[in-house]
Amino acid sequence: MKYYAIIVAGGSGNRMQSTVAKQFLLLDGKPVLMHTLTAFDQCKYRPEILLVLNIHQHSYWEELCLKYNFDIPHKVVSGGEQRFHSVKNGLKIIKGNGIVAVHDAARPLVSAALINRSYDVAEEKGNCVAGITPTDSVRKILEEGNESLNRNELALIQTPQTFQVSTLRKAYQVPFRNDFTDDASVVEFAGFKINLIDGERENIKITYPEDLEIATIFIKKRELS
Ligand SMILES: Nc1ccn([C@@H]2O[C@H](COP(=O)(O)OP(=O)(O)OP(=O)(O)O)[C@@H](O)[C@H]2O)c(=O)n1
Ligand SMILES: C[C@](O)(CO)[C@H](O)COP(=O)(O)O
Repeated sequence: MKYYAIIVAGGSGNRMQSTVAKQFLLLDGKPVLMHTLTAFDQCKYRPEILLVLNIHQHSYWEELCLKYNFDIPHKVVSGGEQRFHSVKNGLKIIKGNGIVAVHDAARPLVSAALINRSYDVAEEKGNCVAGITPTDSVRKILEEGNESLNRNELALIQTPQTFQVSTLRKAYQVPFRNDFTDDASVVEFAGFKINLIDGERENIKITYPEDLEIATIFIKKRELS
């Protein structure tokens, strides 16, 4: 079986409000993106890594790789307008079949254990998506007012989201829709049932400036353990 990882790093990180895109910001002394690629390189499946980057950032990434002596093998692919298009561009590079994990570059704290589990379950069941139970109470906003939801019936979805290549390829043939917020929503729209696996509370998506501070605390904690 052949294993792939599409690492999507083609976003501009508007919510981070930083002049440098968040995937290049330093986390514990090296760019966020290098932590993410290292996690995939350290998993037992040693997937072929396809890194999706905005075309205007390819040469900057090359400079960073030289500066940080980063030598994990990977192919750089051009990003698209939305995350959907970036995943699609990564997928185009995969010619045969196999298992493909799609992962946000902005989730650098994913563990090798979670990555391994996602490949295991996707190989057995066709797909799987990492999720965690909300710890806050949740309310649905209605046209008039709002109402509480049972949080035990909800999951907060993370990446990796891992699929048979043929499934993901088929699903990504549809035109983009605004309600495609992740790969699971695209695959579900194509008629497939999605399998959930337990995600990790530390597998945060770096979105706002404080997330980088939280990620730094988690990394320091790992270094001490
Ligand atoms: N056109 C895009 C948009 C997003 N992404 C990637 O998808 C992941 C999740 O997206 P998000 O956290 O929303 O990143 P940004 O789009 O960069 O952030 P923002 O929405 O704040 O601008 C990130 O790793 C991001 O780089 C991508 O590859 N291509
Ligand atoms: C893919 C994702 O990380 C799953 O939680 C999420 O949907 C990305 O959303 P964003 O608005 O593009 O950050």
